[in-house]
Amino acid sequence: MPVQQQGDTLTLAHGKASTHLYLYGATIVSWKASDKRHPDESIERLFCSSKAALDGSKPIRGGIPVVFPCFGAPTHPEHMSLAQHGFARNSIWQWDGKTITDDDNSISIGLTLEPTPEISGKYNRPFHLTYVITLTDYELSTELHVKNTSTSSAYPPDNLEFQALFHNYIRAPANQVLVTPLKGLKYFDKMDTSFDGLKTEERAGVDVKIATDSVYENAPGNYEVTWPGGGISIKTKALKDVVIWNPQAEAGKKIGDMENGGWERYVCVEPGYVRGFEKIEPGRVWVGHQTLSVIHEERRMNL
Ligand SMILES: O=P(O)(O)OC[C@H]1O[C@@H](O)[C@H](O)[C@@H](O)[C@@H]1O
Repeated sequence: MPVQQQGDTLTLAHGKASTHLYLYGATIVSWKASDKRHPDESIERLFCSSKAALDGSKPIRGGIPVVFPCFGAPTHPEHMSLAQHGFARNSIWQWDGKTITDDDNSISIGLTLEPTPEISGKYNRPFHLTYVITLTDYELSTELHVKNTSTSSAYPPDNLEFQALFHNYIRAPANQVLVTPLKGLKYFDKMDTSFDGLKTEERAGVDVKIATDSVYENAPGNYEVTWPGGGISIKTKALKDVVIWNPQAEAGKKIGDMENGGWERYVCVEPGYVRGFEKIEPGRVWVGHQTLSVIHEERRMNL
C-alpha cells in the first residue's frame, strides 16, 4: 500500500522516498529521499524536535506546519481571537482514504479542513481548505487551496482575507547554511525591535549564524538552501514572501519543545503570503504551492 494509516498518522511511500504526517495540523514530520550521490540511502530531509508534542496538545515543533489564516501574532481584526500562526497547524484535518495520483511518477493525497465548532468559536469566517501532498523520487510538494465558501452577493464583497505559509524546518547544519537569492530584497527584521522599518538585504547568501527572524517581502519565489555536501531547492507559486528563522542557542533554549542543540540542526525557510493579506471573493479559490527538491550535486557559492 503506498499510503499506510496508523492511528492519526499517514505514511506515503514512493520507491525509496517516503513522507510521514499527522492529521493533527496536517503536519508533515518526515521526508526521506535518496539523491544521485547516495542512491541507496533514504536520507531525512526535515528536522523535527525529539521533544515535539505529538499528542495534539500543541503545534508540532518541526517538519512542515501549515500557517493559516494569520502569520505570527494576529493583526487583522477578524483574527484577534486566534493564537500565533493561526489554527490550521493545531486542528485535525480529514483524509478521505483516497489517493489523487499513484503511479510511476508520484503518490499524492489531499487533506481537508472545514470550520468546526471549535474553530468557529474563534474565527467565524466561511472557508474550506484542501492540502495536497505529493511525493516523487526526489521531491515533496505541498499545495494549500483556500476557498471562500461565502454565498453572499452583497457589495462590497464578503472577501476572505488571510495569510498563509509553509513553515519548513529544513534539516541542515545551521551554522554552514546559505540561503539564496535574497540580495537586494526588503525585509522586516523581527530580531531588531529598535528598528521599525524595512532593511535591505546586502548579502549574496544569507546565513543564520546569529539568531535570525527575517521576513523578506516580494521575494523571487525560488530559493536554494545549501551547505557543504548538500542542499534543498524550493520552488513556489503565489507565495510572494519568505521567512528565514533560526533562534540559535540563547532563544532556542527557551523554547520548551525544542530539543537541546536542535537549532544547530535546521534552518526554517518559510515561503508564504504574510506581508499584508491575500483576499478572495465569495466562491473563489486561492492556491499556494511549494516544491522542495533534493539538490544532487555540491553547489556552494564562493562568497
Ligand atoms: O514557536 P512558534 O509559534 O512555532 O513560532 C516559531 C517562529 O516562527 C517563525 O515563522 C516566526 O517568524 C518566529 O517569530 C517564530 O518564533
